[in-house]
Amino acid sequence: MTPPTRLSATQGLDVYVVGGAVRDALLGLPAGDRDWVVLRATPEEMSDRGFVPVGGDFPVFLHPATHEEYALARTERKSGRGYRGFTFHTGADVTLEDDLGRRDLTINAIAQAPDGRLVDPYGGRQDLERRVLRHVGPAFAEDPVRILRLARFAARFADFSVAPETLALCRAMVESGEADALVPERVWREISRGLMQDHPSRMIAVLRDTGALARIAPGLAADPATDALLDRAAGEGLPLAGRYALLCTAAADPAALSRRLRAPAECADQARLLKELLPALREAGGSHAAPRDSGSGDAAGRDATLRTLERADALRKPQRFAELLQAARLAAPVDPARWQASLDAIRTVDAGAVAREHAGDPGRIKDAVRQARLRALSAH
Ligand SMILES: Nc1ccn([C@@H]2O[C@H](COP(=O)(O)OP(=O)(O)OP(=O)(O)O)[C@@H](O)[C@H]2O)c(=O)n1
Ligand SMILES: [Mg+2]
Repeated sequence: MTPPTRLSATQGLDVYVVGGAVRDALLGLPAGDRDWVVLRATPEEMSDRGFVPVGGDFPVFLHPATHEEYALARTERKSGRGYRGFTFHTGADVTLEDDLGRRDLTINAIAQAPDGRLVDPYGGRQDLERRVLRHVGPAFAEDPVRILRLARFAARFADFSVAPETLALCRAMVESGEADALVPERVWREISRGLMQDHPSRMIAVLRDTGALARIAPGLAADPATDALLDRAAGEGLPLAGRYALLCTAAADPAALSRRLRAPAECADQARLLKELLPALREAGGSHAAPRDSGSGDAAGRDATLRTLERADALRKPQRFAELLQAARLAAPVDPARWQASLDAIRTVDAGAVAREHAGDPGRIKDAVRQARLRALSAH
């Protein structure tokens, strides 16, 4: 038997591209992954055609050649609270309109046939033109992740507004406790993607307006002050860890928030470091740059500088330190060039050579290295 080719796998199947690919094409944006919906097919038929079931709760398959996702047209009904607890129905009687009707936003509920024909029963194109994020229908409320998606799309499409009825529905969902059932992995997935958009502040604003922020990240809910910082960070192309760290400057306890959100270690570390070291990066940034002959205050300044570099583990993690400085200077007057110069200065100390000098007295090595680094700071 010859393996199924791209053509034979879908030959005679009633398929449409749906979701983000259609939306982005209509917006004139570059194409991402295509998602397909399949009408009037059974899981057995898909398998016979060489499609591979992705597993999990939903009837979704990967194309044998393109590996794009093909989902059987379905209707969903909520059988429990929160993200889990769906039952769904696929079958020959499920229409394209049914399938589009259980989707989140009208702009994501447009289908396109292989011949280019658009199927748009819920006014998605009009909402694209009017720049509105609007839910398709009551089924929106069956999946609390959609509140996060809405917020993420607001951050991505900065000139779109959220329809008042959609905002009201999200508020009602939050009030009824739906947001409490969100699993941390899904929350982090959406928040991290939203932070990487051009206008992350709009995500936070939507989450705040709907009340969801108070549920998923209680420490952040009260402080809009960091919102503008996030957009500047996006404008400067900061990596995720730096953006997340700036977001967390609004939290009393970034470590607790990171645990709650299950943030990856590099994000959690950067958030903790920024909160802990921002005062030192700012103050010592002035004093360690003081004139060399300014006496004892200068020595104290150098000591503070070295201590800050040590706490940041800057010698071992220079890239992380550079990103920390990049984030810090958005939040406070911090001079990254001076800190980099200090790091370069202590890097000139050959710790191995110092250790060999004190080979007879190993207990002295640590302090000798430190003294050498302080001398290097005063010389630079
Ligand atoms: N919680 C969800 C997730 C997805 N969808 C539907 O499934 C489509 C595909 O989902 P996904 O690929 O996650 O999002 P996209 O809209 O394609 O956006 P992105 O550009 O981020 O892929 C969406 O457009 C939407 O129609 C939904 O209704 N509710
Ligand atoms: Mg997609």
